[in-house]
Amino acid sequence: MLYFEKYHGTGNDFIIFNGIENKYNNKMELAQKVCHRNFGIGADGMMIVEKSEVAHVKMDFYNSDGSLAPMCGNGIRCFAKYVFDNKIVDSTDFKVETLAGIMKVKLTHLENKANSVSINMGKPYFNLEPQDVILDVDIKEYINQIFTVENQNFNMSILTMGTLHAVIIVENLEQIDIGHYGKLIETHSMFPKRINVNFTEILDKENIKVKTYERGVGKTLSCGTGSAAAAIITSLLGHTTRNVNVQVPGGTLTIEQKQKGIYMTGPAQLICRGEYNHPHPNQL
Ligand SMILES: N[C@@H](CCC[C@H](N)C(=O)O)C(=O)O
Repeated sequence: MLYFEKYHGTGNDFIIFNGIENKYNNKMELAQKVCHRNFGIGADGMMIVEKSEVAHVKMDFYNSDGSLAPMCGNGIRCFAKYVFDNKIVDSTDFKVETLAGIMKVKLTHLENKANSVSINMGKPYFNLEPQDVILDVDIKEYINQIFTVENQNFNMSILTMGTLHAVIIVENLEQIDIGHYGKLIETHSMFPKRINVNFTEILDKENIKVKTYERGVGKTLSCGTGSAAAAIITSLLGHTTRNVNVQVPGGTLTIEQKQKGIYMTGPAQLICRGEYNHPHPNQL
């Protein structure tokens, strides 16, 4: 039996294990199993709290298909809440080591149960890396370019905001088949390691709407790093101000672009605690 807690942040849901107290082997397979919506607990991702030499704790993050991801915006808020609630750290302000670097988290509104968490997610990175993006033209950045798939033209920008994102600005999100085009773009040969795809509609200068097709998961109710990526691109292109509210299917996130980095604020809620009865414990 494996003790777990399940959290969500604007509908992006995660299973969290304490790797400081217990040892987990075959984590990719464990993620696939526990995240399965029918045969497992069901979640978009799995996180394991590990000891860190450089921060208060380390976040190990896996998508539901078992792939390792460098960073998860909604995940790290849930992770921070778990770490605080389980008294792994005794401060509301602490540092988390991730594969994308050290993130500073701050828990607020604990008294009125809004459970809001803010994170400084660092700076976006626009340079195209050959291992991430294969192009037949020699350009350093890919901002607001026409990307064509199945005769459909999209205005696409690519950036790393903790993890790799495509931001596609559309007139009307309701007219886009997110599942169909999301999958085609996620797995397109231009992206050897696949990509997260964020379809973005501009509502006004301070508000955007985003629907994400996540790498290693599929359509989700929210993507934190994707919301930040969308906010950065819409402001870079002059459509929005530096601080925006991002409406996602599972709620609203606030993104602020400050001197010290990109700040994301949003909820982190405990759903349940329990024991996962792994059918083949020896295979873990
Ligand atoms: N849900 C996340 C992003 C999780 C990782 C992503 N699917 C990837 O593979 O890069 C978020 O809230 O940022």
